[in-house]
Amino acid sequence: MCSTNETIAAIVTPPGESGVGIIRISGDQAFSVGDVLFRSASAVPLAQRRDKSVQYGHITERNGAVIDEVLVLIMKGPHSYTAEDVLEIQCHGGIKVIQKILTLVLEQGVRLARPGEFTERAFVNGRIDLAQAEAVMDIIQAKSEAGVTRAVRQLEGKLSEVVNDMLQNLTTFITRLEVTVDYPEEDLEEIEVPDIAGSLQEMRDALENMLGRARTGKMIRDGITVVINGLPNAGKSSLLNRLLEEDKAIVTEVPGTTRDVIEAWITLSGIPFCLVDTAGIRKTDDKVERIGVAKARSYMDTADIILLVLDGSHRLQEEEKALLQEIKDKPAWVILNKSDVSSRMDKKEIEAYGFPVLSLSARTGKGIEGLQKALLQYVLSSGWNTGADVLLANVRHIEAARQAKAAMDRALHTLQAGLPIDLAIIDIREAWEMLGDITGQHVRADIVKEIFSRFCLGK
Ligand SMILES: Nc1nc2c(c(=O)[nH]1)N(C=O)[C@@H](CNc1ccc(C(=O)N[C@@H](CCC(=O)O)C(=O)O)cc1)CN2
Ligand SMILES: Nc1nc2c(ncn2[C@@H]2O[C@H](COP(=O)(O)OP(=O)(O)OP(=O)(O)O)[C@@H](O)[C@H]2O)c(=O)[nH]1
Ligand SMILES: [Mg+2]
Repeated sequence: MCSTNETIAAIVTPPGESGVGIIRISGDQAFSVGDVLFRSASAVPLAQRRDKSVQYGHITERNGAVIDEVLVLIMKGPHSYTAEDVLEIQCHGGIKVIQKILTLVLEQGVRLARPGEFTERAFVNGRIDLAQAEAVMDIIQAKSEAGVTRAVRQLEGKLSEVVNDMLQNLTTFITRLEVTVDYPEEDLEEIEVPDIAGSLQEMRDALENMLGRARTGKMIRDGITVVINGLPNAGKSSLLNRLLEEDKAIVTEVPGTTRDVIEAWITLSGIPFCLVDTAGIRKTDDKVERIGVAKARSYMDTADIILLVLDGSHRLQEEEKALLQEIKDKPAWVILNKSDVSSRMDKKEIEAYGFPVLSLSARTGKGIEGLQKALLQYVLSSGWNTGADVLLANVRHIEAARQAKAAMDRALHTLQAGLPIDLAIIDIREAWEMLGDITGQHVRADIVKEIFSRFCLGK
């Protein structure tokens, strides 16, 4: 395997004040760089100290000046996170101390790591596959406990096991089918084809089952995006604050208060929802507000659910009718807000648009439980099924699985219709390639780069 093994380093703890800050160094020079900067009671070089041991000492400058009292963690390759020599310096969690130590490390000819580069090395060095590497980021970004559990399973290799089994089966099918092509006089075809078709059908059904539960996986991983839209002053920000149980967004009686997009996470029964409050939609000459309105519109397209908030204390206005028309084909619910004051809205007129309608008061909280229940119900009724161990959740994996299934379907058709076996082999190869993309066995280098570039700094 080609590995330049340039030694890299980065701060792996978040910027800001913390109890402890960690600088990670990975590569051939990790320990020798440590020997230059780290002073302890023992004179034994770090490379000769015990693997996975923690050592007490000080980081010092060349002139001997002490920078900080630290612990260092020694992890010898290949048994480390990156599968290379890794030295972690654990110092006090002040940003200036951490940066100073990083600077000293970099002065030793070490390069600053790119985002995701440590995990990329774990992948390139074969310690984990691509699905496992992606799981690391899923754990970091998880929005709920269920999200962590799912991602940890993927990190443990549960998805990879399923994929690898399928890959192995497909390889066997290809070999067996090739033999029937190579020795047509042996009549192997009559024995092999029905058997392979049966197994292929099973595998294809298993994939279909996984794809059926992928929606759940995606909801657990990414949450459900609920975009709050409506005219100015309808009470959108009040609704956000109420669901969040926190005064996050500014609420005033001035129409056009919210201009930017405000996102906040909540969990209901362990399911993560991303709430998005937006600017009230209206025609305006205000430059800033106009951008906000455009953003509010564009977020409608990213929503799993749109909550169209109407001020129930008024009659339905023309602008509201226009909005109702605008979202006609989108997954939207109408919220009749301000139910604490007398309602002048004709509920029937709104129901005629075909959306579910909920009355509530964002100000008093009355009816908010009904909305929370409806949100949960939406999730449960859209095929919520955590079931087995393996939940596809990542769009890249879902797309690969879908294409693999389609290729298997084509191969099955060929086999069952008695068409030339060569054609089936081509499709089985394609299924094999698609599934291999999930674990990254033969995924293109630029795609790998792209995946890791989305990781956070220090991971
Ligand atoms: N301080 C610290 N904490 C951390 C990490 C880290 O890198 N440093 N991790 C990540 O950022 C996570 C732990 N992940 C790790 C994964 C594999 C190995 C590792 O050394 N694996 C070897 C040996 C395993 C063994 O001793 O049995 C291997 O797989 O060969 C270490 C950490 C979470 N906590
Ligand atoms: N009576 C009553 N007033 C409410 C209710 N919800 C919001 N309001 C009031 O309506 C006004 C506008 O509320 P906001 O939450 O700022 O409305 P918005 O839709 O975010 O408005 P923009 O950000 O300007 O688009 C404020 O004065 C709120 O106190 C409610 O349930 N009942
Ligand atoms: Mg607002």
